[in-house]
Amino acid sequence: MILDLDIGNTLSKWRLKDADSSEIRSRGAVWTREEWRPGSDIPDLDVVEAVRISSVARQAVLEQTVALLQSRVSHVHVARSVSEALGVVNGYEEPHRLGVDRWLGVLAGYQLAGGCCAVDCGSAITIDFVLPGGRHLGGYIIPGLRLMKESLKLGTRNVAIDPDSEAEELLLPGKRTVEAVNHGIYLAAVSAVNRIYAEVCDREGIALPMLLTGGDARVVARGVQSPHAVWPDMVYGGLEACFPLTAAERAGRMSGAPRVPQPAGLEKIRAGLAFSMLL
Ligand SMILES: Nc1ncnc2c1ncn2[C@@H]1O[C@H](COP(=O)(O)OP(=O)(O)O)[C@@H](O)[C@H]1O
Ligand SMILES: CC(C)(COP(=O)(O)O)[C@@H](O)C(=O)NCCC(=O)O
Ligand SMILES: [K+]
Repeated sequence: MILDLDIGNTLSKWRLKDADSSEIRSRGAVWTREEWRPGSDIPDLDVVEAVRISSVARQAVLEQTVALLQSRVSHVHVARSVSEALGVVNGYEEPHRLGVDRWLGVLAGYQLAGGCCAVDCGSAITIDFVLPGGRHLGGYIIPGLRLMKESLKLGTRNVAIDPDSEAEELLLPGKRTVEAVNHGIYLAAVSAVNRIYAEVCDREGIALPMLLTGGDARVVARGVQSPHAVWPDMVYGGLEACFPLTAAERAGRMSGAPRVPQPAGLEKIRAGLAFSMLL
């Protein structure tokens, strides 16, 4: 079995993948913290032959995790942001400072779709762009839904946005504090994603497919105007592409990859941008 780990600022996600069949056998998530307890937090390591890790948590968390895993598993691969990989050139001045979850998302998106806009809706919402040909432009970071809500300190922190709410409902003026906050931050997040996408496509003169991942991807996607696809395993896709271990991975296939969305025409994106600037 292959154990894939995606350690975010809020949640540490894991999945177990069968090395022979390439099937996902199980998955889970625990709050990100200093210590892992095999057996309760992560699966029994006896069945694991290789581990692949993406971590944006504090260095100490990664060190602890790697030390624990290396004592039990023979192959431990830790992803790092580098200046160039798999045909993509990192757009950061200091490539290693790009969050590795963003880098893996961009690599997976590029492998699947070629040029694309990769949106990761977690503790932060990150919006990255890579052009056909592989030039990563860099990206944008805004607070995620939960962070925005917590920063207001209005006592609404434990009332999450219902992920099944309809986007239109979430855009209405709130009539209670919790509703005003939820609808406000939702509109802030989706407006930013829509605007940033249109601005960059306009500037670069190309309509790019948009791919979304992260804990809040589904609800954010409902407010996104352009054609898009949600890919919950996008960061894992980057791990598969960087450290291919199964036959399917070596052939370039990534688990759970969606169909590439056909972007709207550039003229339509530009018209939407011009309209939003008139408002
Ligand atoms: N079951 C859940 N537990 C915690 N957060 C969740 C859950 N479902 C959705 N979320 C949302 O997803 C976010 C975490 O998403 P994730 O992509 O895992 O973030 P990160 O990678 O930053 O840890 C939370 O901030 C919250 O808004
Ligand atoms: C921007 C992030 C905090 C997003 O992390 P997440 O929301 O997935 O936990 C992470 O990618 C990070 O720590 N990046 C380093 C700074 C940068 O990318 O510029
Ligand atoms: K994120």
